[in-house]
Amino acid sequence: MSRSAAILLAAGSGRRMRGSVSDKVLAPLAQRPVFTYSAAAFAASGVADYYAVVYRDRQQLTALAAHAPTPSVLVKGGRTRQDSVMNALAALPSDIEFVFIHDCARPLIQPDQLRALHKIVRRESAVILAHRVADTVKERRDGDRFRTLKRDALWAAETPQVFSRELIVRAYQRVADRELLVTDDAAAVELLKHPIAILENTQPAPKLTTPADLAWLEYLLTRSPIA
Ligand SMILES: C[C@](O)(CO)[C@H](O)COP(=O)(O)O
Repeated sequence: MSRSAAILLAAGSGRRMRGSVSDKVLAPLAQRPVFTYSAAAFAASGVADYYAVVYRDRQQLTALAAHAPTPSVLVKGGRTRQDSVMNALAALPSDIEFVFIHDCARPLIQPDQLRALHKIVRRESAVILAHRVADTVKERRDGDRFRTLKRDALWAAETPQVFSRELIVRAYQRVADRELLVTDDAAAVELLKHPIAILENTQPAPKLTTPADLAWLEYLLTRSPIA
């Protein structure tokens, strides 16, 4: 039976929270630290046999260790998100075949979505959770010249992003060799021209990025389900 791991990223700088909380993944959300929602969803789903929790500093390490699912290793984050992911990939046991990579600033992830992603990655080797873009998106070309992107083809990437271990390690090796900066893991896999499956998320699932997101997330977590 193949074994899977989850990399739980908690080392982000939280710069865009503009000092409103000392640590966004440990900030209280409906009375629990933000991090615990992702940890609980993964534990309930049963998709991961092993966890790598990526922390930023010693203070955070102690708090995260208390909430980390088991068995887990705590891994020091790097300067950028991709450095953190690479550190965590290097810390996984050798028998892990599939890897979930999840931003813990996305606390609305659900166990049934994790199970669905797990099923798809076994077939496709690369799958991400994403939602359709509702706005019309403009790309600034130069100065005040814009190009309007074809909305039907646009998806907003979320996490988890799930890959065969061999594929994601090779993809990040390519990123390192070319000294590129990527903002998600799928972008690394795209460099290898490997197809990426999408599991559409039809529910709003914002990433905690700015102070206003906390209230929005709290509302989404505590509201009664809509049909
Ligand atoms: C990976 C990601 O969540 C996909 O939307 C996003 O790119 C992470 O961005 P961040 O700036 O590292 O929070």
